[in-house]
Amino acid sequence: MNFNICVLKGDGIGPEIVDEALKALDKVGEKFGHTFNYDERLIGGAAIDEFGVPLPQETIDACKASDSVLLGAVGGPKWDHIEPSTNRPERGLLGIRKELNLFANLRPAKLWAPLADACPLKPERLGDGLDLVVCRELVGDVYFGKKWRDEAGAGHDDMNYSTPEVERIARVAFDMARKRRGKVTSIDKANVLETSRVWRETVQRIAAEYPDVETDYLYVDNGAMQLVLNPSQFDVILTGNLFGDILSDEASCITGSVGMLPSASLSDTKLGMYEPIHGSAPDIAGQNIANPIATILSAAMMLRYSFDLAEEADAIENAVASVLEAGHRTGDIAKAGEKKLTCTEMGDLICAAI
Ligand SMILES: NC(=O)C1=CN([C@@H]2O[C@H](COP(=O)(O)OP(=O)(O)OC[C@H]3O[C@@H](n4cnc5c(N)ncnc54)[C@H](O)[C@@H]3O)[C@@H](O)[C@H]2O)C=CC1
Ligand SMILES: CC(C)CC(=O)C(=O)O
Ligand SMILES: [Mg+2]
Repeated sequence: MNFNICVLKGDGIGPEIVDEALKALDKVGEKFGHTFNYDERLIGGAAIDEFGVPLPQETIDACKASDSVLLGAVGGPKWDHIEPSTNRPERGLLGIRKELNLFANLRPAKLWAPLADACPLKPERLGDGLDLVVCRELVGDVYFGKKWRDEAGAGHDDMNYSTPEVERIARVAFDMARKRRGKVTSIDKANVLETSRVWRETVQRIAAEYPDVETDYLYVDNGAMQLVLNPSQFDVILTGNLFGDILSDEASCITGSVGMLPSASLSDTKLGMYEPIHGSAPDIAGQNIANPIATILSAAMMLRYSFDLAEEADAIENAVASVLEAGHRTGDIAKAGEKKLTCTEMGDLICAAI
C-alpha cells in the first residue's frame, strides 16, 4: 500500500531523530511491500527563520492533505528572545495540534526489561514494573486559554475545560482501559481548580458507562508522588493538557530516559500526528548522540493507529526490544563505562533488526 506522510523535523535534535524514524519506515516498507512518501515541511524555529511564523499555512495545508504526520521537536535558545510568547516556536506545535483537532495524546510509558538497570527507582518500588499510558487531553486547558499582560505587568493565562472536551478524552481513556488492564486513574486538582471540578464531575459520569473499568481519582500532587512511590498501580492515566505534559516526562524517567517515550496525537479521523514526548534537546543537538528510539516507536504508533498496520508496528517494536536485549545503548540509557552508540548507529541497528 501507499501512504503519504507529512514530515515536520523541526529544530534541535528533531532532524537527527526523524531521519532514523524514516529509515525504519523505509525498512518496514521494503519488508512488507508498502511505499511511504514523505512531504517535508517547516515548523517551529525553522519556519520562523524561513517564513517569519512558527506555523506557515503551507505546513497546515500539507498536514491536512497527508495520511499522517511525523514530528521531531521544536524550539531552542535561538528563538527564546521572541515576544510575545504567541510567536515562539512552541506555538507552531500547539497550532498544528489545534488545526488537526488532535485532542487525544497517548503516551505509553513502559520499562523495557533490558533497561531495568537504567530505572532510577529501587526494584522494590517497581512492583510489577511500569506499563502505563498517559491519556492526555491535548487541545484545551491553560495552554490554549487567553494570554495577556495587564497594565501592572502581571501575566495571565486563562485555564478552561468544557464538559464536551472532557467527555471525549474520557471516552478514549475508558475504551483504552478495556483493551488493557481495566483501570483508569483520573488526575486533576479538583480541590482547588474549577476546571478540575468540571473534569472530575464529567469523568465520574462517563465512568458510570464503564462499570467493568475500575476508576480512581487522585489530585495531581499526590499523583506525581504515587508515580514514583508505586508506579505499577497505574494502567491508564487520564488527565488534562498541563498535568499530562508534566506527568509524562516524570513517567519517562522511570523508563530510563525521556528519549524512550513515543506518542500518538489523535483526533476522530485517521489523520494523527506522531511525535516523541521530549523536546528539541538543544544541549545535545547537532552531535548525533540523541536517542532516536522515542521517534522510531512513534512511527510504529503511526503504523498501528493511522494505517492499521499492526504486524508492521510489531516489527518495529520487536526490533527495538531485540536491540536493547543485545545491550546496545545511546548515552542517555548507557551505564557508566558502557559503549555509547550514536543516534545513527542506533537507527541502523534497529533497521537491521527489522
Ligand atoms: N514536543 C516538542 O517539540 C517540545 C519542545 N520543547 C522545547 O524544546 C526545547 C528544550 O526543552 P527542554 O526543557 O530542555 O526539554 P527537552 O526534552 O528538549 O530536554 C530535556 C533533557 O532531556 C534530554 N533529551 C531529550 N530528548 C532526548 C533524546 N532523544 N535523547 C537523549 N536525551 C534527550 C536533553 O538533552 C535534556 O537534557 C525548548 O525550546 C522547549 O520549549 C520541549 C518539550 C516538547
Ligand atoms: C509546546 C509544549 C506544550 C510541548 C510539550 O512539552 C509537550 O507536548 O510535551
Ligand atoms: Mg512536554
